[in-house]
Amino acid sequence: MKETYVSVWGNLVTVRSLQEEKEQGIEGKIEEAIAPLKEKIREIETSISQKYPPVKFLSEKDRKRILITGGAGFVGSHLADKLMMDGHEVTVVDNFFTGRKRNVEHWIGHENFELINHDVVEPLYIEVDQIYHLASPASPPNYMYNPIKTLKTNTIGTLNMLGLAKRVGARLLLASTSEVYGDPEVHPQREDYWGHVNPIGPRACYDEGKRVAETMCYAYMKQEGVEVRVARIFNTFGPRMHMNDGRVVSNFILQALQGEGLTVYGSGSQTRSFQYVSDLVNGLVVLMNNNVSSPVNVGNPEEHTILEFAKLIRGLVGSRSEILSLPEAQDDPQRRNPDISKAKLLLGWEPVVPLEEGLNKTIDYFRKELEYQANNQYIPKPKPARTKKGRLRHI
Ligand SMILES: O=C(O)[C@H]1O[C@H](OP(=O)(O)OP(=O)(O)OC[C@H]2O[C@@H](n3ccc(=O)[nH]c3=O)[C@H](O)[C@@H]2O)[C@H](O)[C@@H](O)[C@@H]1O
Repeated sequence: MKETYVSVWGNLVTVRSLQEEKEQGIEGKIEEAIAPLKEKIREIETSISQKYPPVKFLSEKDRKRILITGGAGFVGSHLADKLMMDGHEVTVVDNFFTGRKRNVEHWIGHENFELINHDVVEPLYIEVDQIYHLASPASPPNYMYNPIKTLKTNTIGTLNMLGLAKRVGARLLLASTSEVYGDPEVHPQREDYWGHVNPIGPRACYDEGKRVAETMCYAYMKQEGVEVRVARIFNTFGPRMHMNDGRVVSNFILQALQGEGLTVYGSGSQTRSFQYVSDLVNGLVVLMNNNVSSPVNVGNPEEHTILEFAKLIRGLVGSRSEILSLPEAQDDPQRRNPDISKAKLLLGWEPVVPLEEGLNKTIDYFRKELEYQANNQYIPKPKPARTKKGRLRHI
């Protein structure tokens, strides 16, 4: 009897160990089969973490939660790049009227980055430490396209962002503009000049919109103690400008690259002072983190006539385009040049990128964009301005 038990027990042990061996064998085989898959996943994970530009590590104490309205636009996306690379948590809000996902796609999926499709005309409830309020079309044909919407964005949109700043105790920087000086009677423009704006002209939706946005900032500062910064931004150019947004830099580069005539509005003797986008972005960040709450001009004081500018771009592109004279744009400011002594003195900021260097980078970007667009069967055309009546002439 005892022997029988022993032999049954022995058989059971053998069956179990055979079973265990079998299971181990299966596990081993499964392990072997999924090893290449695991390797693939590791590769994908590494390639994903390497796809982002390098980001600094900031401790919890130094890392800020930053909102950029209009952050998928030309300036906003460069600002997002800087703040991300500096190690902050960045939330971009854009309604994609003039902003484009392509401008920030390189950050999508990064743990410090968030993109929200939202129009600032509607309230927004999030927790942030700083707000860069850039949302608004900036190119004249774009802001004149729907003047009521431009007004709503700059008024209701700014009220909403100031309300948010008040609620969460954030500091707000308003992207104001040299256009608050209108067609200036004082030259160059200092921050204490009150401006010369036509309140019912075609540019008023933007000029007056930004002027009242500034007024709102100081009302919230005085009445509610909100910390505000106001940057009066002068003409800015660089990669990621919309090729056909109608501004002079994009129009002239596109026309020169396509061998079309460069469209100078009016005599071409009107002046502008152009800054490269990286200088602007550095200026905005310095201003945000400084204690100057009154408005500050952020621009490059090197002034050129538009005709000089057309010739310069044509030369840099190496194009044989002719220069055309079109009727003057309505209410076009005749001279624009920032006095930046305040920024130099109080912020220690001034632009450093030479005009030609910035233009060459922008021309390279446009060349690549044209190739990209051609592959997509789309040929961009410069957007015309609203001009006075008159005939086209060749200069
Ligand atoms: O580029 C910018 O950063 C600024 O552009 C605009 O200001 P504006 O100076 O009128 O800009 P443009 O449309 O680029 O025009 C500059 C000058 O070039 C002229 N222009 C423009 C386009 C063109 O094809 N040909 C041409 O002669 C315009 O009449 C104007 O005298 C906006 O008002 C600002 O908010 C914005 O910040």
